[in-house]
Amino acid sequence: MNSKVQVLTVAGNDCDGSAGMPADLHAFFISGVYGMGILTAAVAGNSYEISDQVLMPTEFIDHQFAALKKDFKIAATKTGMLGTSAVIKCFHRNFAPESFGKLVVDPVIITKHGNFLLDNEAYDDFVKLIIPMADVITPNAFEAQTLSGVEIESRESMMTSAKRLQELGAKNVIVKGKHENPTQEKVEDLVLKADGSYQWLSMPYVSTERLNGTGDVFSAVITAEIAKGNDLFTAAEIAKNVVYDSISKPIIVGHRHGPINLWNAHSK
Ligand SMILES: Nc1ncnc2c1ncn2[C@@H]1O[C@H](COP(=O)(O)OP(=O)(O)O)[C@@H](O)[C@H]1O
Ligand SMILES: Cc1ncc(COP(=O)(O)OP(=O)(O)O)c(N)n1
Repeated sequence: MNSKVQVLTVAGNDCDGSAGMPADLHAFFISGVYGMGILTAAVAGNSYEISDQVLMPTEFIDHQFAALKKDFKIAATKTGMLGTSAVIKCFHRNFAPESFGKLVVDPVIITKHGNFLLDNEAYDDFVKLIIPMADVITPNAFEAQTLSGVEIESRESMMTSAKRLQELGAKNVIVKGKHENPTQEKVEDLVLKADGSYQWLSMPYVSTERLNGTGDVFSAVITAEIAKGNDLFTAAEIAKNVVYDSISKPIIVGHRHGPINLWNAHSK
C-alpha cells in the first residue's frame, strides 16, 4: 500500500488546466509522488480571465476527507483555493497531521490577474484558523503584504513580513518576491525557518505572460519534496528551479496568460 509517497492537494479546479488542482497534480507527477485531490471549488477560466466560480458543498468536502482518511498514508498536504468561511471551517475540522501529514498553505486570496478567490468575510477565518495550522506558508508579495501589513519593497521588508507571519502562527514562511518590473534582473524569494535560520532563493527574471500556475506549482513541489523527507531549504530550492525551468521555455497554449511548461522541468 505504501510503496509510493502519497500527497494531497485541497484546492479548486481551474477548467483550463493551468492552475489550481490540475497544476498541483502535474507538479506532484513530475516530482515522482502520488497525488490526490480534495475538490473545494471550481472556476471557469481561460488564458484571458476567470469568469465564474462555484464552491463545493461542505458535506461533500467532509466525505472526500473521510474517504481518503480510511485508506491512504498521506505524508503532506497543500491547500489552494478555500474560498469561503464555510470551506475554511470544514478544512479546519477535518485536517489532522496524523492522517494528512505536514501542511503547506498557499494563501490563494487574489489571482495574479485580479480575481478574488477568497471571500472578504473569509479572510479573518483564514488568518485565525488556517495560518496557525501551517508548517509552511507560501504567500506571494501581495499576499505577504496584506497578511502582515508590511509593505514589500526590499529584502528587509520581506524578512519583517515573514516574521510577522510567524507571529500569526505559521512555523516556516516563504515570501515570494515581486516580479512586476520588466527591468528587474532577478526574482528573490525568502525562506524563513521556524528556528530563525533563513535562505534567499534567487533566479533571473523571466519576461513572459505565460505564468499561470507558478504559485501552485511552487507550493506543490515543496509539498512533494517535504513528503519525500527533504529539508525545507532543499525543497524550496528544487521548487524554485522547477518554476524557473517551466517559465523560461514557454509552450503556446491559449492566447494570453497561458500555462507554464512543466515538461521542460521534467526533462531535466
Ligand atoms: N517572471 C518571473 N521570473 C522569474 N521567476 C518568477 C517570475 N514569476 C514568478 N516567479 C517565481 O515563481 C514562483 C511563484 O511565485 P508567484 O508567481 O509570485 O506566486 P503566485 O502565483 O502565488 O502569485 C516564485 O518562486 C517566484 O519567484
Ligand atoms: C481554482 C484556482 N486556484 C488557484 C488559481 C491560481 O491563482 P494565482 O494566485 O494566480 O496563482 P498561479 O496561477 O500562479 O498558481 C486559479 N487560477 N484557480
